[in-house]
Amino acid sequence: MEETTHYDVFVIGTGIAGQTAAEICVNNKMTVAIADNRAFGGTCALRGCDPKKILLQFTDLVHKSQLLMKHGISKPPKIKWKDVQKFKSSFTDSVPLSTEKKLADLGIDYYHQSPVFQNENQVLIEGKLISADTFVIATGMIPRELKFEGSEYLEISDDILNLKKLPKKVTFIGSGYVGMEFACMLATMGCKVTMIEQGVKPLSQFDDFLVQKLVAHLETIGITFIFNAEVVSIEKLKKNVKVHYKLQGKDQLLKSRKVYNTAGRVPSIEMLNLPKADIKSDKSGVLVNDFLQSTSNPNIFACGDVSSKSLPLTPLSGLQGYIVGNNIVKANSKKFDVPCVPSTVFTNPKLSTVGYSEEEAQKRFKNVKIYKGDGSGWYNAKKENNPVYAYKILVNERTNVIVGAHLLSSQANETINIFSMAIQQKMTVLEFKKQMFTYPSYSSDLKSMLKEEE
Ligand SMILES: Cc1cc2nc3c(=O)[nH]c(=O)nc-3n(C[C@H](O)[C@H](O)[C@H](O)COP(=O)(O)OP(=O)(O)OC[C@H]3O[C@@H](n4cnc5c(N)ncnc54)[C@H](O)[C@@H]3O)c2cc1C
Ligand SMILES: NC(=O)c1ccc[n+]([C@@H]2O[C@H](COP(=O)([O-])OP(=O)(O)OC[C@H]3O[C@@H](n4cnc5c(N)ncnc54)[C@H](O)[C@@H]3O)[C@@H](O)[C@H]2O)c1
Repeated sequence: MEETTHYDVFVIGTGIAGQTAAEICVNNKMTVAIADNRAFGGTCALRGCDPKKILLQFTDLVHKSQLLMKHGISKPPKIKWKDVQKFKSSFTDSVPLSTEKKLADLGIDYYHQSPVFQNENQVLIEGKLISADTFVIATGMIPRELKFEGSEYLEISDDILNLKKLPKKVTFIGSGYVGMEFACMLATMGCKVTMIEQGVKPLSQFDDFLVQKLVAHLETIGITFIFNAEVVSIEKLKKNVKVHYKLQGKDQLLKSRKVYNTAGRVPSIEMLNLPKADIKSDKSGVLVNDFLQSTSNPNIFACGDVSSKSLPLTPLSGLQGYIVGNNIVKANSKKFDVPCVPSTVFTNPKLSTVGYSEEEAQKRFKNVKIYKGDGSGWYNAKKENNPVYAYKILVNERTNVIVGAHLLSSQANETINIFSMAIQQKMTVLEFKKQMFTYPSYSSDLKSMLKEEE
């Protein structure tokens, strides 16, 4: 074994969290190295948000045209999937090399393997023993492994993003963010989709009133939902895959071309040998305090999806990387307070949320005013011939301050940001209504959502 190399900071993971922390440290004259066991660049840029949205913009076009059939559109656009994939790859292909170049230009050393902790301040990587004053764990999440006979035939979201040809019939196991977004994408392109979900509904973190409307709409475009179901095994046929599952105690089966595991994601910590460095973790990830420092080893920080204090969303991972970088440079100078963070499920229509859910608001405030309704009869939805548009806004009745917003519309991913600002600024309904928005726009509808009933 080669002799030990020492760094001030060794970062594990080249996603937004790891890169952000590494950059802050190196810019503050520390010696820094970074490691990744996959192509450099992280989930968002290579296997998540960014490539997904490139594919979705094409299916969005098809969806929009489908709604306007018989109103001037005679045929939805024909999508050449091969070209779509080429376009997507023109974004993703360059990420690993440009990331390596950026890191090298900053003076950061890099390694292409998973490091394995040997003790509290050493890892073994690429056959080298590396020591560091501080380690940053920013390894993100990976798909949860499902354990039943034939689970090796399951595919994951990476495979959907790289589909060469659109399949005619697919099954998803799990209907969370990942499952619902890709199910909607494939169904829009004419694929018959079945969602097998162990729970009683999809997207359990989202508002029930809106989720029910979304499900009802997705059923009309060819998605079948099976709830309270347990997958028992998978059988590989010549071209297809057979899913055996149990529903209300009865054995059922379903044949499709592909079966996707979209049953959630777990922290990527298995390969690191964390106990060797006295790093405590559980199913939420590496256990950290408010400074994002390991609760059991002060030389370790964790940020992004893998930290126990994160929600797996890109903006939060970036923020946590920033906090960790700063806390390494200036000992524990920044605390992580969970911010008001909006989030969107990119289905058609989009489902967005920010602030408290109805249940949380009811627990927190004595009286909650609920502005809830259906906007499908409003001009914006009608001009798109879009049958689904709904909202639920929550207000603390005592102060009249907006505390939660939940939107289902073709523009919800944008308009939710307005409510996000309002909630962060602790705006009252009256103050919100004083704002001027462009017309016609989905933003201009937001004030109508807060109309008092006559
Ligand atoms: C399909 C999909 C769509 C998504 N869409 C959205 C979206 O629209 N909006 C949104 O906000 N979020 C979205 N997310 C979530 C978002 O991608 C993550 O929250 C974000 O990328 C996390 O950043 P991170 O830096 O914490 O981790 P990651 O970006 O996952 O980076 C972790 C890095 O660590 C590496 N690594 C893992 N284990 C090891 C190891 N043992 N040794 C060395 N390296 C290791 C990985 O290869 C990876 O490069 C999506 C996720 C998926 C899967
Ligand atoms: N648009 C976005 O911002 C976006 C998109 C994708 C992912 N993400 C992030 O990634 C995280 C993970 O998303 P996800 O969709 O992988 O997970 P998830 O936790 O959102 O959903 C997983 C679903 O699978 C179900 N499930 C679990 N085990 C099952 C089983 N054995 N059989 C049937 N169903 C089963 C769960 O009940 C749940 O409904 C999200 O929490 C989100 O923060 C965000």
